[in-house]
Amino acid sequence: MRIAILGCGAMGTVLGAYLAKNGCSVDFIDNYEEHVKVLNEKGAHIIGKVDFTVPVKAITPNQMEDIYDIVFLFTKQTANEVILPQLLPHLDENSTVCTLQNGVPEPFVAKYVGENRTVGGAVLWSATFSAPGVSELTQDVSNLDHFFEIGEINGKITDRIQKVAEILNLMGKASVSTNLMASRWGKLVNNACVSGMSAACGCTFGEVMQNDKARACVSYLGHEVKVCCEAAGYELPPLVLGLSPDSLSLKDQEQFNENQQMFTYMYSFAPNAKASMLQDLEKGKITEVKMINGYVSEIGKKYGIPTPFNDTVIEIVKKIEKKELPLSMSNLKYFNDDWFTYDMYKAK
Ligand SMILES: NC(=O)C1=CN([C@@H]2O[C@H](COP(=O)(O)OP(=O)(O)OC[C@H]3O[C@@H](n4cnc5c(N)ncnc54)[C@H](OP(=O)(O)O)[C@@H]3O)[C@@H](O)[C@H]2O)C=CC1
Ligand SMILES: CC(C)(CO)C(=O)C(=O)O
Repeated sequence: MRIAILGCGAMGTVLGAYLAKNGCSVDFIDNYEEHVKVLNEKGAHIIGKVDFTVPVKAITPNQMEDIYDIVFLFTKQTANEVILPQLLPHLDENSTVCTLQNGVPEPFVAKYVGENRTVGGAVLWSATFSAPGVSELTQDVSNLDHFFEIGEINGKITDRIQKVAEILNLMGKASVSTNLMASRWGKLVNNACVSGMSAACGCTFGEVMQNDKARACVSYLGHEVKVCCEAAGYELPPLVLGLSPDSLSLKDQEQFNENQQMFTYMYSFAPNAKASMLQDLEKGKITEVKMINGYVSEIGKKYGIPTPFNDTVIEIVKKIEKKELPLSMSNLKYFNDDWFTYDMYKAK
């Protein structure tokens, strides 16, 4: 089985290291040359919640020679337009491309490699790139019921999706979903909400949750995700740690408070984590905000649902990208006080 991870930054390095550590032969493909050099010379070093180093084989995209059976796509979605045409000559009709990127990347990936070769999934753990050859697993994964939620676009349980699951199981349990889009919307609750606020305010998840206004925005963002998800015909699945998304209905003050407590609990396990969108802003890169909060706003527009909170995250993050706004909590002022239906919940 010829396996590759295309995009070995924060996430790809961790996944690849676990696969290699468990005896899987896998090519690490990344365009960061110094990182590729260190990976080959010293191995992949995973720090944070674990600490191990494993020898690996790494190449740049122009060194790809093989035809791969399974490719895990772990670049940012912003690279897809460049990387997918480069990948095509290294696929045959039986190859599978499994996109583990955030947002809803499957339609775009399928446009390039074909729907018959595209599967995808949501990833429930987090990582931060530390230095060439080194990536940090930022989340305590010991309480995760599963690490990946993968599926076919049409929801069928096929041999190939089970093969993909077998490989991912080498790192942590991969659940095969019969409703990939519901899983995608479930993950959007994390990415549009706390990741969106972490990027817009330039701070860690813990800092978002400690600030009353930022934490309130998380709940209103989640409400917009839920309403848009339902308008698109899906039901939100249980969230990370099996938490119920019901309180995102925000039907009264009590439910709002309940939702604030739910998010506070959810992120108490990753207080120092930074959204990958924030990591991009810190490196001066374009983020995936259009593919994350932008996806929610796009669906909102399609079904006539107002999404002021998601629209504001996009506006702030696009301005930070252009250096027109700082990476600062002061950006909270762009969330209009009139949009806050309920009294701010005070964390105890
Ligand atoms: N970080 C996290 O905690 C999580 C991230 N995700 C998602 O996973 C995906 C990957 O995220 P993350 O690992 O954080 O991202 P990173 O930016 O850390 O890693 C992406 C890697 O892809 C490389 N790359 C960019 N363009 C190309 C190209 N054309 N060819 C080959 N390599 C390329 C980048 O190199 P260079 O830096 O030189 O551009 C970088 O090393 C994203 O969709 C993200 O939303 C999902 C769950 C959690
Ligand atoms: C860290 C995590 C898991 C948080 O939602 C994420 O997916 C991201 O920020 O890209």
